[in-house]
Amino acid sequence: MTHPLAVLVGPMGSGKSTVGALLAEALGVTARDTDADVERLAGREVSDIFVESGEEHFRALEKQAVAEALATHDGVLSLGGGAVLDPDTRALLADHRVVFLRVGLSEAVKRVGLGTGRPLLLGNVRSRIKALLDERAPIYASVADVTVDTDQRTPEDIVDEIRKALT
Ligand SMILES: Nc1ncnc2c1ncn2[C@@H]1O[C@H](COP(=O)(O)OP(=O)(O)O)[C@@H](O)[C@H]1O
Ligand SMILES: O=C(O)C1=C[C@@H](OP(=O)(O)O)[C@@H](O)[C@H](O)C1
Ligand SMILES: [Mg+2]
Repeated sequence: MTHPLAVLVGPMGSGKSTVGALLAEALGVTARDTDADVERLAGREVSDIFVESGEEHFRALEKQAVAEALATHDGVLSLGGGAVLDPDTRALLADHRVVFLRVGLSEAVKRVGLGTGRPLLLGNVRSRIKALLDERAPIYASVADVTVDTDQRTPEDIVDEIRKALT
């Protein structure tokens, strides 16, 4: 069975997709992102799935996409921010090298901006992100082997730290 070299978790705006692609390039492997897998599987964008079919339906597709990617992908894998809410997914992650990209509230707000691609943020973006960060930080920490701070750091700098931590 193949294993991803590293699995990136963390809240939206922590840089999982951006850093995942750069890290894969630096390691000479492929990057995979479970949000993109879900979109391919469903033939719809994540925000459309949420709006048309609800979060529960999205989580079911996400759970399936994550399990499949963990079992078959051998590069860098970036998860969606809420994937770790599923207890079965957390159990699967115990066998993987998991990196938690930490981000503070102000920086997360700046990075996701008013992006309409993140349906969970509809309404007051700052208070929604605060609630998500508070609720999920302990969950990310519990599945992670390594935690990397991303505030005020470039994606390249973060990639360097992850590479050092992986060796
Ligand atoms: N270290 C960083 N510093 C500044 N901006 C960043 C950093 N990492 C990511 N970004 C920007 O933040 C936004 C969210 O990044 P993304 O990789 O989509 O995060 P995630 O997949 O964790 O939600 C993007 O616009 C990206 O360019
Ligand atoms: O935190 C979440 O629950 C979500 C994060 C998003 O991915 P990113 O963390 O890559 O933005 C995406 O999966 C969906 O909008 C739900
Ligand atoms: Mg992402």
